[in-house]
Amino acid sequence: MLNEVLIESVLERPPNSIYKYLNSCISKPTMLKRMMMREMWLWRQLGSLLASMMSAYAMFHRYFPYQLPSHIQRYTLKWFGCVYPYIQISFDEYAGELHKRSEVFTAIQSYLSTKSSTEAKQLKEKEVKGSKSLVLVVDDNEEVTDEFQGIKLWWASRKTAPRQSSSFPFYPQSDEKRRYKLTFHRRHRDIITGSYLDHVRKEGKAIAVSHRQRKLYINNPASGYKTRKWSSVAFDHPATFESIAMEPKKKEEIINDLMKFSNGKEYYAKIGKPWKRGYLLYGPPGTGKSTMITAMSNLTNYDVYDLELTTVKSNTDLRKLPIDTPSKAIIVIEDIDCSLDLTGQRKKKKEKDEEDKEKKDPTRKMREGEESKASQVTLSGLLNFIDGIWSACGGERTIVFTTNYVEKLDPALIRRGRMDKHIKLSHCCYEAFKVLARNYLNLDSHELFGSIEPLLGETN
Ligand SMILES: Nc1ncnc2c1ncn2[C@@H]1O[C@H](COP(=O)(O)OP(=O)(O)OP(=O)(O)O)[C@@H](O)[C@H]1O
Ligand SMILES: [Mg+2]
Repeated sequence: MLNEVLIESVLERPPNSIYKYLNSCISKPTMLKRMMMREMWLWRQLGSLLASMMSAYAMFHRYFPYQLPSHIQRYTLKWFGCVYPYIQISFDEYAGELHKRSEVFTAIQSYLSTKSSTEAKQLKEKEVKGSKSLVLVVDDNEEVTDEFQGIKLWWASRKTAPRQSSSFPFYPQSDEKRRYKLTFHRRHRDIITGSYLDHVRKEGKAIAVSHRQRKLYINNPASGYKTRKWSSVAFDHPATFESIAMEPKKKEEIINDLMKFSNGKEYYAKIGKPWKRGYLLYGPPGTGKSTMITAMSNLTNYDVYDLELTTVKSNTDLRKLPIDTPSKAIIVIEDIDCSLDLTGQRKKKKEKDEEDKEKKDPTRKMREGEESKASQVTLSGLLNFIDGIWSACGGERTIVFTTNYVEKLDPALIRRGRMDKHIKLSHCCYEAFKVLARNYLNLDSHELFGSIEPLLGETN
């Protein structure tokens, strides 16, 4: 700025007077000179201030231990804790060494999504993988209150900005980190850290399950070590227990059994049994066995795993399947009587035939390399799959067999304990007929009902 003033004042004058003017600037103390001196004085002051700050910093490091700042911070917090009666718990989005998304964080997010939709002023839509509906969660830096057994609590959503990677700017920056902070009075510590957090986790998981898009899985033909065992599609079948035509008492019994199972975690833990249950659905073709599986899935919110036994190569592969099958699953084997040769006698006969063929033509097996890839699953392999040690991996799983010919099945396969509940689906009775009339025709009564009842009784 100083230079600009000088140049402007020089250029404003006629050329012959410039020399005279410059001379006067140097010889006399003008306003310009005063400005220059003041600026120099300011710089000198700044320099001495910086020097004294640096020497103070060096002295601090020399004469005080380096832990002092952290000590000061710790004791300040301690003192503050004595006066401040509230406790705060943080739940980070990513936890552990592998920085996996924390399950507790996800459960809290789902739990708060119901509270926030009525309370919080700022919400945001969250894209949840596999969710069938729009999920609204608390926006960053928003707060929500909750109440549990008369205790008031505060949840806050916090976001940490990504850290700047200063030394290596070409490295990708870390993502934003989110956390939930729970604040409550310290006299409720036991209830909150015990039953309340457990309640939040359970509720949150249940809400997430109810939002989840249900899926229908089919097992992939066994191949490489890393191949996924199941492939899936979205499953939206409208069949429910209301639309199934059967005796109301029987229907209620099945519904109660399923609900008791899905809420029976503690019960199974108490009696020391893996949390799984087998259902055998049998009856003539077209009586609603497959439809009932769908109704079961809609009632319990479990995914359906349709297991095609003929594509499972060996007992070993079958044994590994439970590891890759998560909980809340209905594993279905349809028409179990005709999916494989599952009886001991048939296997012996087959082996004998194989031996005879081998004797006649020793090179046959090599030539028929493709055929030898056919399923080698045996009855014992299937029995182990249902209730062997490996089947206990996971939990909250039901296994459903359907068959038209229950008498063809090996008694070991369907004994109680393996197939806990046997459900016979038979031809239409009068009660079932009434359900169909209501579903299809919106009729609760009709003059012909009186004559239909004895006719259905007669045909049984
Ligand atoms: N009890 C029932 N209530 C309502 N609908 C039924 C009932 N039984 C059969 N249906 C209807 O009949 C059709 C055939 O039913 P489904 O496929 O469930 O029979 P299924 O017992 O599995 O037959 P299959 O033994 O041949 O596999 C479906 O469209 C279903 O809606
Ligand atoms: Mg069927």
